[in-house]
Amino acid sequence: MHALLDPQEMARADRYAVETGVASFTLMERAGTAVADAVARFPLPTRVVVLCGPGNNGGDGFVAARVLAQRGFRVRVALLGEAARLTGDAAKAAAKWRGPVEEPAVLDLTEAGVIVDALFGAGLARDLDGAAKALVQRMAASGRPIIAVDLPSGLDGATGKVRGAAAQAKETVTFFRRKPGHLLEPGRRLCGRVRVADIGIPEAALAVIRPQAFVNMPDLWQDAFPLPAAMGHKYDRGHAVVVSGGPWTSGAAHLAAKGALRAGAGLVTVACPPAALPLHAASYAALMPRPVADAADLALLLADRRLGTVVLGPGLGAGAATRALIDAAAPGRRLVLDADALTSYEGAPWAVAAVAGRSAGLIVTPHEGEFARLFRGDREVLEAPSKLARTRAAARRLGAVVVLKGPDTVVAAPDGRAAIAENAPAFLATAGAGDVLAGIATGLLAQGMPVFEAACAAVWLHGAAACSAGPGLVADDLPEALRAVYAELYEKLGG
Ligand SMILES: NC(=O)C1=CN([C@@H]2O[C@H](COP(=O)(O)OP(=O)(O)OC[C@H]3O[C@@H](n4cnc5c(N)ncnc54)[C@H](OP(=O)(O)O)[C@@H]3O)[C@@H](O)[C@H]2O)[C@@H](O)CC1
Ligand SMILES: [K+]
Repeated sequence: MHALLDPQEMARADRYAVETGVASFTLMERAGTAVADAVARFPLPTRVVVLCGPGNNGGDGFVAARVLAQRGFRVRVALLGEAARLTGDAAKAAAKWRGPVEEPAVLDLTEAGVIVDALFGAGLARDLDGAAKALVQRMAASGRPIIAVDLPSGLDGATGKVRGAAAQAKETVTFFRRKPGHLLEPGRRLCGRVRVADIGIPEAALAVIRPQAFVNMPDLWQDAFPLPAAMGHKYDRGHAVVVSGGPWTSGAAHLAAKGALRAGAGLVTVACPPAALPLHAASYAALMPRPVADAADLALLLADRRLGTVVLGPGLGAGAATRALIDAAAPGRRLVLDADALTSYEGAPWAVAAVAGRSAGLIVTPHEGEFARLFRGDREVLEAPSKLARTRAAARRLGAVVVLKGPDTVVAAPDGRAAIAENAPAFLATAGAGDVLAGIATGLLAQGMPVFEAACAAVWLHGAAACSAGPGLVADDLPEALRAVYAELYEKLGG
């Protein structure tokens, strides 16, 4: 699994390495050498400028400068702050640099072939201001390619947010494992290409740290992924119900239903107002439309306990009628709530928590707007320091798995596990795509996949389907594109 380490966890990994016999200066030597390697791979890095900061990030910069000079590069080094104030490994690295250490102000950064940004990394403790901010802004304005050490300086590794200023890097070299800030926007864009260098921290450090945040990749959930059994029956693959709005908004439920079917649900029933029956009947022949005029009708339909998974929200309309449908569906069932279902609980997350409590497992899939509406007035959730922290706080508050959508979709469980997606192409932001995502999650839940894993898998599959469909994508393409993604996944997982 691809763990993500926040700065405290990374510091723990560092300590673990030292406790198990790796000298801390050796870690710095390897980190700086990995940065030098990245510079050397760059096309024609004739003149290298290394900008060093006052801590160990700067220490890595001094090592990189020395290694590059030894390899014949022309290197100039500038230090933000006074050399006399460097301490520990950074002071040692600076002492081993034999060339001049210049004032940043004297360097014309526009003449650099490559700039190594070694000003601040994991130790960024507050917003940049004064000389530090001005230097980062000069670096950004130089237009020269930048290789960032650990993180673009000014980018917060835990949150992905810019503190004061940060310069767009072409490449970022980080160590041991990526940090949340490498995946969360705007951090992801600012980092450019991210390389992870092995600096000799033992993998066993992860067993001690027990990280709870991961990159959303198949290795996170593939063990729980429901591969079809050779002798399987459609009833083994679950029966999902999609609750639809009336004829004019039935398209959203239709997309969710297709997503659920393509995701592998054995049967999918569309519960819809009678007027929408012909529309659903005329779509996929595999869908089973059933007339459901209100919550009482839905309760009757769901009296058949095999209909164990229900998605509500797409095209339903927000308000009391939708809340009544959710109340009818919730007891003992696995639920996905999206779109209008969430807006029906504006400012009342406790009511969603109550639904979660009655259900056998709940996934909610808000985008940022729906999230802000649902948690209106809940400062602890809305003002948590990062998208990762907000999603985790929301999951705790609701007692449900929360999927906070966007280019960097975060999935979080109430127990703190979280995953950040990195496979969504920009063109996935299109009308109806969210309905398909809710449907895929429903299809996976119907097959008995555990709730957190189902949500993570749905997000990854959705992104992979979009990549497979390619630019020009409309939401209708996504369920179809899932076939190619499944073919590859089954092949990989031996299905
Ligand atoms: N962990 C590991 O395994 C390994 C880590 N390694 C490397 O160490 C880096 C972390 O080093 P680090 O902890 O020394 O922090 P770093 O980023 O250099 O910054 C601290 C300095 O900046 C200052 N400062 C902070 N904010 C500021 C602001 N807004 N404006 C102005 N100043 C500010 C702060 O000053 P203070 O807050 O004390 O006043 C302090 O002087 C990590 O990113 C990686 O590159 C590798 O060597 C390999 C192994
Ligand atoms: K940096």
